[in-house]
Amino acid sequence: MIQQIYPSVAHPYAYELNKDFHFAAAHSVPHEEAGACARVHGHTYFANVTIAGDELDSLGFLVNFSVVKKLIHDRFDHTRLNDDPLFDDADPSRFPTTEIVARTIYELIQDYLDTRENRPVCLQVFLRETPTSYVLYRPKAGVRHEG
Ligand SMILES: Nc1nc2c(c(=O)[nH]1)N=C([C@H](O)[C@H](O)COP(=O)(O)OP(=O)(O)OP(=O)(O)O)CN2
Ligand SMILES: [Zn+2]
Repeated sequence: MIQQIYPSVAHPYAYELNKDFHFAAAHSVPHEEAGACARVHGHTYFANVTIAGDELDSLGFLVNFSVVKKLIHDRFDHTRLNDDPLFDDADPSRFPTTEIVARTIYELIQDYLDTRENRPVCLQVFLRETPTSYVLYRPKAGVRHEG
């Protein structure tokens, strides 16, 4: 994670911020075709979040790095993701797969950014689940997430 170069996203903003963090969590993918992943198991997830904007706040921040980390780390670290009400074992669009966890991280962060006067935007979430598997989530251009 530390000092890793992530895929970059093109954008028109003056400032771009990236925050790396990790969290340990258990999960299962509750589907008979998920094989071993249907059993509860754990990962140390590594995330990189890309946030951009044109305006800084009164501290000269786009957004505080530590707030971005806490939003996700404090919610998911040392939890079983399936127990979080953001996920739902009865709804495949809300299973805690790498794709859906990445999208959920985006939604939590963008909901917070929407409360800030300088209105930064989350452009990309990189989420590594295993040493060989990761997902990039980028919101569709022009489609505003409804928090
Ligand atoms: N598209 C997805 N495929 C898989 C997911 C997922 O979230 N999205 N999840 C899993 C399992 O949960 C598993 O934790 C990760 O699988 P995998 O990368 O196969 O793990 P390995 O460490 O065994 O990978 P190797 O490269 O073969 O060592 C499965 N698929
Ligand atoms: Zn897994």
